[in-house]
Amino acid sequence: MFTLITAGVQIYSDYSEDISKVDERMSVIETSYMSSLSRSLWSLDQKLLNVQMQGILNLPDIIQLRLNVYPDSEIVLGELDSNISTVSHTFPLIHNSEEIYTLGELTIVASMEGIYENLKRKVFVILTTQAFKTFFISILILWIFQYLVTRHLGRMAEYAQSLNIKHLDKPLVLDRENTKFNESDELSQVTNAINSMRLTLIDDLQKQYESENEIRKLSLALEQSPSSVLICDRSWKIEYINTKFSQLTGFELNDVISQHPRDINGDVSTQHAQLWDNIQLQVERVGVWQGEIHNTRKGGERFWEQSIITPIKDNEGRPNHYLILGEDISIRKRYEQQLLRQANYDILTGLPNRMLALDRLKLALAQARRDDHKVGLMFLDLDNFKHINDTMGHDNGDSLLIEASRRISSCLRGTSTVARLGGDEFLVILPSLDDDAAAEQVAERILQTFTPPFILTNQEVFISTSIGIAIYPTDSDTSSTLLQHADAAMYQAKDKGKSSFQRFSPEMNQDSHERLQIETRLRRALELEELELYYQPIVQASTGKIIGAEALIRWNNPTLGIISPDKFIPLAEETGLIVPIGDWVLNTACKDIKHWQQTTGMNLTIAVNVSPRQFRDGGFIETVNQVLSETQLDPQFLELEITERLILDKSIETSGIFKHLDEKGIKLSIDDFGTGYSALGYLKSYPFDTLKIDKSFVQDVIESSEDAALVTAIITMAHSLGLKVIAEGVEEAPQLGFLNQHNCDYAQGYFFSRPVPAEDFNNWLTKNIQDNA
Ligand SMILES: Nc1nc2c(ncn2[C@@H]2O[C@@H]3COP(=O)(O)O[C@H]4[C@@H](O)[C@H](n5cnc6c(=O)[nH]c(N)nc65)O[C@@H]4COP(=O)(O)O[C@H]3[C@H]2O)c(=O)[nH]1
Repeated sequence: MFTLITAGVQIYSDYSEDISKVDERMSVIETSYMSSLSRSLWSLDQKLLNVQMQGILNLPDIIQLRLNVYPDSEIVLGELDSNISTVSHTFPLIHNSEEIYTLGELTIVASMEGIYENLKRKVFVILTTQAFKTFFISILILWIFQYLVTRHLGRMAEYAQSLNIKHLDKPLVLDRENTKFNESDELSQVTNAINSMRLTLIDDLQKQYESENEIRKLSLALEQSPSSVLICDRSWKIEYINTKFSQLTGFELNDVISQHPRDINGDVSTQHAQLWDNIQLQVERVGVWQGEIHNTRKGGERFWEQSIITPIKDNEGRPNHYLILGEDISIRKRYEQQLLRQANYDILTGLPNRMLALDRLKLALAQARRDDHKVGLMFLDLDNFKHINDTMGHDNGDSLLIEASRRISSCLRGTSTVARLGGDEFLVILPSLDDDAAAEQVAERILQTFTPPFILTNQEVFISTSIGIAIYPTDSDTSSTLLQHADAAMYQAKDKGKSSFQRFSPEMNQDSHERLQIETRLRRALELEELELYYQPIVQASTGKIIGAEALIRWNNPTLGIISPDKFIPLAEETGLIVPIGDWVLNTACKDIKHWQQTTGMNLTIAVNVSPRQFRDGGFIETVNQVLSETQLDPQFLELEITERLILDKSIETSGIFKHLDEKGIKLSIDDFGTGYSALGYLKSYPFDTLKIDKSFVQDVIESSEDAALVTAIITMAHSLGLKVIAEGVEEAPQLGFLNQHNCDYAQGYFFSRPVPAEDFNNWLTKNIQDNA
């Protein structure tokens, strides 16, 4: 367009120039020819006029001359074609002498055809050249544009089209050199913009990927959470439940969607509604609620759930959802209840245990204080229970305890409590007592219920109980002191011959205090070297000649004085202290007898008492072997005295131990024979060497024909089984005479010597040897 305008302007300018040339020519004619023509006309020189006019007509573009001579002649030269465009100029012909005469006028007609032809030609040339020029320039421009811009734009378009999230790794690179100029041009700017858009996209995608991953992870965590998850909207309508919730409750999302969590278990009680009101209130005010909810599964089964309920807040901190996490704690709850039961009840008898008993006692005391009543407290201990337990086994012991607790309970009113404190100890609480006598009546009833025998493995066993009674507020107003007092009274009842009850009296405190003191001090007796062995000689009944000695322990406590084994051995057995004490006894006795063997040259035997508890201790055989090897005592001179209790105790694997001891050559004697069940069968089954008749029989052997018959029978039976017999507790000559008469092998008792310290025994030994020399 620009080219056409410039070409038009150019053509117009040329055209104007051609027109002005015609005008110029007319002017030239006017100036050059008009005066000569006027003269020729004035002079009427036709010829010259013609020459002159012909001369004008020959001028370019002039095609006709019309000379109008005044007044009425006209000379016309040249043809005029009506089809062509012309331009004419008329000049007056004036003769200028003294006067001015207008002779005529000359009209010169010039053809415009030349101008137009020229114009056409120029237009054609200009347009053609301009067209070519424009075409080539356009081609050039196009090529340049294509090379510099379009192909890059194409590349950009292609890149943009192929740009998707899977192909973001390659940046857009244009196929051109990186010149300084290029770096800052628009293409570079667009390329950079696309590449930075690519990077932003990659970054955004990465972030999106990460946040998707995060969301996926969280959603999986929620879905697979071991806790049940429930999400409610802001009006507590359920929107989401996880798998665990379905597993736990049996409800699917469709069952509970849009429901309030309160309503899903179908509990319409006001208590349940109240609970949820409180939960909502607390969650909205405090931001969290946790606690236990007793829920119902779809099938109707109840279960305990530990729940945590919190709001899920939006960015402005407004709660727009609620999260309910739950965990089935039914097993824990059951376990807790079981533990609670175990913590409060005795498993064997189902009675309240010490803890619950003390609680109940405190409660009873508080009530009695309010109502100005009395409370009776009884401490019961079964007599000889330990013996039954050891001899008849723990199963029988357990049955006995169960039956005993049943019998005690049967003597009580509903408000009273009977509790098992442990072992064979029971506690009875009699709340709201009117007078002291009422407690004694109950004690009497209990004693009576123990009269019928207990049947243990088809065997009738008679067992009694000793009861100590303390009364609130007479004896004390605190639970702990009352207990101590009842305990002390119980010990008193036991001391007074068992199967009885005793009311507490202030003097008793002393006894129970003593027991505690003994226990504490016994624990340190070994290390303080307060224990000592006494020896009592065992002699040949017929000659009185010593054959050995029995080691009997004594405890010399600087504060308590000499304490007899009857007082502290049961305690040592209860506490397990008998094991280290027994080891010490065995070691000391073997060492001493070895010494006396060496000094006298006699084959003296040492008899050592062994408690069942020592047998139960896994290391007993090892201890015996070690002692023998350390003291170098020949095993045949060691005699272990065991009681019937041990043999009848099914909980100890005795036969293997006996076999080992027997194989080693160690002697075994059965102690206190006749006091237990005297099941003769075991005498045959075990490798006993000696039988010791209990002193209670020996002592009455002269006065009591029954005991005499019993002693005679025991000696005969023992001999028939190949056992030697030792009679214990021989105090008088007639007793020895009786024993000799019935061929008793050995004797032991005050008649010969009391148990004496090692040094005294040594003296006695020297004297005995001399006497029998
Ligand atoms: N009335 C009277 N008593 C006599 C006579 N001769 C001996 N005694 C006593 O009778 C008891 C005999 O011992 P045990 O039956 O084995 O009975 C022993 C024994 O079962 C146990 N014991 C003693 N020392 C030990 C020991 O080292 N270990 C174990 N486990 N128990 C021991 O303590 C019980 C009592 O021992 P001790 O008080 O020393 O009492 C001893 C002894 O002093 C007598 O003529 N008349």
